[in-house]
Amino acid sequence: MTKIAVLGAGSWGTALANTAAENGHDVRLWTHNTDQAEEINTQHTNTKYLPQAKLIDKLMATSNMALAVSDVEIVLSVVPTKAVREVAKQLGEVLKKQSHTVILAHATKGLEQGTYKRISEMLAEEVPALYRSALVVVSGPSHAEDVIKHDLTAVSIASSDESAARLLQKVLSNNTFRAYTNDDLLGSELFAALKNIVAIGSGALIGLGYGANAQAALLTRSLVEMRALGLAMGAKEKTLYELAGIGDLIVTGMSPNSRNYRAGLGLGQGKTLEQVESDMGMVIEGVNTTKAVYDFAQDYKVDMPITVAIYQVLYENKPIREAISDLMGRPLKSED
Ligand SMILES: NC(=O)C1=CN([C@@H]2O[C@H](COP(=O)(O)OP(=O)(O)OC[C@H]3O[C@@H](n4cnc5c(N)ncnc54)[C@H](OP(=O)(O)O)[C@@H]3O)[C@@H](O)[C@H]2O)C=CC1
Ligand SMILES: O=C(CO)COP(=O)(O)O
Repeated sequence: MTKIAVLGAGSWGTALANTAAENGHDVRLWTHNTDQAEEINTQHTNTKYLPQAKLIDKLMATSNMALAVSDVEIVLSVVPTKAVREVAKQLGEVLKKQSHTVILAHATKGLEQGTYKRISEMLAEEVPALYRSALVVVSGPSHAEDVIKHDLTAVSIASSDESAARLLQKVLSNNTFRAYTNDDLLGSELFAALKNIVAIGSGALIGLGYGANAQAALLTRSLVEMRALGLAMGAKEKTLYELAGIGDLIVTGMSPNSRNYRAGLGLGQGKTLEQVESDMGMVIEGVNTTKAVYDFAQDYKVDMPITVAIYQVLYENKPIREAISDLMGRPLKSED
């Protein structure tokens, strides 16, 4: 039995914590909301984020971070990108007082606003090296809504520390949830962030009334952009064709369970970004990531016309049909 703290009781933190608890591990789910901790402990539900789900009775929630992480081997952070640094700071303070070392994992898919740092870079800055033995990322095609229903799911667990990745793999895997390890932390984090941008575009196509041809074209041509930026930034090419790459691109770009896809759908149906964001009530990571990647593409001199088009729709009020028409009207070229 492994002791693990999961930080963040949104849909994904709750689903991952529940999976580890179902697998027989000692799981403490930390939330900054005391009422939510009380609901999880007494009703075994998280109605705000997973309204239909019944959680396993022994899943313990707490709003006390020191209690959550005391004696744990693994801390798995699953808060949205905008909260990562703040939560990691709190974690760093707590670990300093407890003076013990943890495997520090995360399952967040984004880039920090302003600095454009990857999540593991923020974690490494806020949690002193003395208190973490390894950095690990959990990624891959995995909607919380499907995982909580025990729909079949495969994820990737990346780290340069193979034994740490293996421990996470063992803690999370079961008959319906299968984790694979890989050693490309940078690629796994970067592709996880990039696919959210594409999912917004994919939802928008459906919202506008386009079909599967259009979606397949978008996903495939986006893969070319992801490859170009990924290679420029140091990702391994093979990761693009694995669960953290194409796997996640497919599920997020095709599933109505995706928040990014649903945001795009709303935009395609004529809603404003503000309406879409306020209706969602959950994090839509791709909106901020689009801005980061738009800037990255210029810094790294990578041609990313689809990302630019989505940026123009989100940040420059360009009508979506005009953005599509401009994309389709570019000079003809070869695929690569
Ligand atoms: N949902 C999914 O299926 C998947 C999500 N992910 C990724 O996981 C990350 C989290 O997503 P998800 O669970 O969907 O997010 P949700 O929007 O469902 O939940 C976010 C959670 O984080 C909490 N939170 C927000 N700000 C803070 C803060 N400053 N301090 C502490 N807690 C905070 C929220 O609390 P409050 O209710 O108080 O706002 C809420 O519990 C994202 O990066 C997402 O891309 C990855 C794979 C699958
Ligand atoms: O990353 C995800 C599935 O793998 C979740 O994507 P959304 O945040 O778009 O729901």
